[in-house]
Amino acid sequence: MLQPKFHDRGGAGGDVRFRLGYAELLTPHYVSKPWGRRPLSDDPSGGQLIGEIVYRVPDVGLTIKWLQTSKPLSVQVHPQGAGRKDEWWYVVETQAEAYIDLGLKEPLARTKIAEAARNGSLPSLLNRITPVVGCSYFIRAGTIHALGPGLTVLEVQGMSDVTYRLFDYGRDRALHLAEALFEARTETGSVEVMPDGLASFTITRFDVEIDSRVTVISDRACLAIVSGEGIVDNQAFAADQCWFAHGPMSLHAKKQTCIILVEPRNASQTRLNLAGASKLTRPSRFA
Ligand SMILES: O=P(O)(O)OC[C@H]1O[C@](O)(CO)[C@@H](O)[C@@H]1O
Repeated sequence: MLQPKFHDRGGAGGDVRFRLGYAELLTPHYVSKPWGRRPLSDDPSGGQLIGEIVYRVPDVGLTIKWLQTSKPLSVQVHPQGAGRKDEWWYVVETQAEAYIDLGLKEPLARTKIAEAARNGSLPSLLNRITPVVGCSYFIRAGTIHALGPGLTVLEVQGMSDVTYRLFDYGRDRALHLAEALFEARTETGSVEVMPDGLASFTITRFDVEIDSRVTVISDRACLAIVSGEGIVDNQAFAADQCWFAHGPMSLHAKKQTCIILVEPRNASQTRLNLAGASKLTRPSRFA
């Protein structure tokens, strides 16, 4: 269990105790995937392709994943009903071959989607996007989608992790055609960054200048460190880490730092010092 820290303020007034926040470095779980890549720094997998570095944070009802791809993921759907799973992606890194398939180009009957899943033409029926570093995308439950190769993406979702595969490029993994067809949205939709009020979480991106400080006072949040390094709650942080944060706490960037702050929608979302917060972006051609 996570416990609050109490600090002795001391001084002339004697034993006055007040509550400060705390930050806790979360433990990553490495998941091998046929579309993964080797971890860049250490290799806890013993040579397997790592596709996902997963942080599950039940205290906040969130799951955060770093996805690293060398091949396309399955063409898939997440449930809209029980076990609903909306996803939000932040593009961290792209290689030349990178793309994202997101939603249908044209409205399509379920029988046509099934036929395309069976004959392998489904990817050609999807809206293909060239992702740009720093852009973000919201994948509404039920949207047919697949991440392409050459990508590092920070993914945020709730605790549900249900995926139904429609097509898997001939790989030897289970498909879930019936469930996927039942859950799939058959209409087209616009590319979304973060629709108001729909997701169970909110996102704020902070770009903290070198040698500056911000105070995080969200009472329950995750901090995903996209780049940079510094000190949070008197502990060193570095890129690619994920922290649980129970504010208030100060964060000092020792290098230019980019942080994605994820909060459950029902949390108290008072944050101090938002000077470094940036708007979430997407390619202008989808504006
Ligand atoms: O079935 P695949 O191809 O392994 O993909 C599953 C992964 O895709 C994602 O839904 C991303 O779209 C991840 O959350 C999930 O772990």
